[in-house]
Amino acid sequence: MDPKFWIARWEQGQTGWHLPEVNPQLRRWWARLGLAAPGRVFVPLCGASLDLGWLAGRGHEVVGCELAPTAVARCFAEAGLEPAVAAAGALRRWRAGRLEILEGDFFRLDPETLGAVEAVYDRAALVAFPPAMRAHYVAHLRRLAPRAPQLLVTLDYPQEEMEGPPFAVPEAEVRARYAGCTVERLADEDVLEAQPRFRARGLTRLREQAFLIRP
Ligand SMILES: C[S@@+](CC[C@H](N)C(=O)[O-])C[C@H]1O[C@@H](n2cnc3c(N)ncnc32)[C@H](O)[C@@H]1O
Repeated sequence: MDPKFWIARWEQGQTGWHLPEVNPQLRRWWARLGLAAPGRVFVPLCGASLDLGWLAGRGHEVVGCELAPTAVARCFAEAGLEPAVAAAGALRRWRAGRLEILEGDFFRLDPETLGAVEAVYDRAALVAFPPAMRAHYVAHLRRLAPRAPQLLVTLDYPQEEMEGPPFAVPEAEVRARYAGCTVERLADEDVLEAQPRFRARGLTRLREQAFLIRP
């Protein structure tokens, strides 16, 4: 997707993916990664997710990457934090306490700027991209965090019933894109009833899945 698409969504407040609570799959499965605090967690395409604060609250150092400055600013404001902002390679680093967000394009983030990370949490990042870009996304993520276990939360539905984003990412695709890793499906839930905005867009089936991926 064109970066302008996402910036406009944030500026116009069209952020239907943003949850008013911590993601239940994160709460439920995080312990399965077995990562002790302050193990550093990377959250690609983090938006203004409350999940960042939840991870930081568990003692982790958290580093997100997000294109939209509106989202980054909102994240710190909602956490009651006043970040220091500095250039970081092709991006800008906002930091306060245990929370850091690299503002800019994920594809321009390099491993040196990101630094070492011990786990990855992807909710609504892989599914934000159309198929061709998903290949680049996973390849780049695997370069940035080659040894980090990952909690991945995806959506699957009949792609012909709705245009993304979010895009449908079937389990077989997750397994193919993370070939060479151990992929364990943790959850596979029917969420159509709980998502009237997607029913209204014509979906007849919608499943949320969670995976634990170990390189
Ligand atoms: C569907 S939202 C998910 C946000 C968050 N993970 C959540 O669960 O609320 C996708 C986010 O990725 C951001 N984004 C899209 N393309 C990006 C890119 N190339 N680099 C960094 N962020 C990007 C968008 O601005 C948006 O906030």
